[in-house]
Amino acid sequence: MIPVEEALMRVLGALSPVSAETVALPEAWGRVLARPVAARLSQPPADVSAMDGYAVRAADATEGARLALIGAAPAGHPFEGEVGFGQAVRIFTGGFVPRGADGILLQEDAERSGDSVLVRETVRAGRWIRAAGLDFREGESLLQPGRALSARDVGLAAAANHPWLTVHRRPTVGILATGDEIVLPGEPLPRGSIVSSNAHALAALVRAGGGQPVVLPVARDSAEALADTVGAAARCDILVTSGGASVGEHDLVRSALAPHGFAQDFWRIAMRPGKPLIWGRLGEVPLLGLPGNPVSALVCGILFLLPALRRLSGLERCETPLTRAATATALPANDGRQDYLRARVEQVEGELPRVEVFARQDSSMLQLLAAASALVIRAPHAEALPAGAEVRMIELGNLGI
Ligand SMILES: Nc1nc2c(c(=O)[nH]1)N[C@H]1C(S)=C(S)[C@@H](COP(=O)(O)OP(=O)(O)OC[C@H]3O[C@@H](n4cnc5c(N)ncnc54)[C@H](O)[C@@H]3O)O[C@H]1N2
Ligand code: MOO
Repeated sequence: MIPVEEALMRVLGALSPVSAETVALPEAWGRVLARPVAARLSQPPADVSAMDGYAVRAADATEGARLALIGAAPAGHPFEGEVGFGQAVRIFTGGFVPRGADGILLQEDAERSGDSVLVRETVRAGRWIRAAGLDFREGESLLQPGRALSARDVGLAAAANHPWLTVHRRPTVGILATGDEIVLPGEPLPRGSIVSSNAHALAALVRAGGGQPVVLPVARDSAEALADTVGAAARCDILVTSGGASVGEHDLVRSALAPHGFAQDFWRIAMRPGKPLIWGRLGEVPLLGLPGNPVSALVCGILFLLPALRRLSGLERCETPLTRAATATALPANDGRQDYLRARVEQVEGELPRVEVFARQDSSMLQLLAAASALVIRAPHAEALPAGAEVRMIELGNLGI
């Protein structure tokens, strides 16, 4: 059994980002940028007014002065003349500052009568003017590859005049549930069968991780059935199986796929739940074999499939963020497997969040997993902890799952 950290390194080390495609800006949110975005123009393109008022020469616009109004510069309609001595041009927020002007007299600080304006408050040079290129300059590098595009990034790319962006494809993830007892939700349920929750839960997890799930038909517990179904996965970026990972003679994934080009990298890791995890390659396709127990499948999905998706998507950072909390109950000493304990987090003002580990941790209990908001991590051979001690955890809400 290898440690979790080594297993994750081997998974990530075997993967590289999928190819790129070009998408229209409205489709770009959440996608991972594959090429840098540089400004195609300067923003603002010229000196503009930050306020509604009058563009003036600061030297003339002292309190009590009266200026002659010679025109207007609303946003989108620049005034093409020049502001001379004793003159002013009506201007609105976003309007280009006309030549000759070097300050803005606020509307609130001016009194207009006909074609003249009385200055009520002395104007400082440069006041209320946004200089050309204040936000960014043409050619300036704005966004680097490897980041998932936020709404703010999309706004920045739009302002920089990019109607299209080059992003990585969403990785395609084949999901294959195996087992004679497995039927899909809604199908007839012969005695001895159980409904496959894993395929759907994993498909949702793949979506949350930015991938495109392809749920394959359930493979029966026979070498032929498994090999047949798996052929359909040849064009996926990664194939994920659930079930058939353990030691029983019906646990077929490794043995049935070996004659079809499966090369195993590792099998079994020192964690709970999820010991019988499989990692390898089926021909060209990376294969992650998850254990059948529903909680084990999902916990391994969180620990290995989400980081794998991040790597395939081209994200720069692949690791799952850990946070700290204080355990609400005493925790026993651990054995040699790293534990991921289902738990509920409660925020406490001014202190570490409080986390309550559920008393029952059976790896078949989906209801408890759904009720959990964190997985508390217990390292191999960790010592017993009293209530109140600090622990590390994965907060499930942070992962969008
Ligand atoms: N003698 C041993 N037995 C087991 C060991 C072991 O080391 N020695 N490991 C146990 C552990 S830990 C786990 S986890 C399970 C994993 O076994 P498999 O990956 O081979 O899974 P199955 O045997 O196919 O199924 C286990 C369990 O999960 C249910 N299941 C399977 N697929 C689905 C699905 N798509 N949706 C919902 N539930 C599913 C299945 O009905 C079984 O109840 O092995 C232990 N045994
Ligand atoms: O991996 Mo098993 O997960 O301990 O039920």
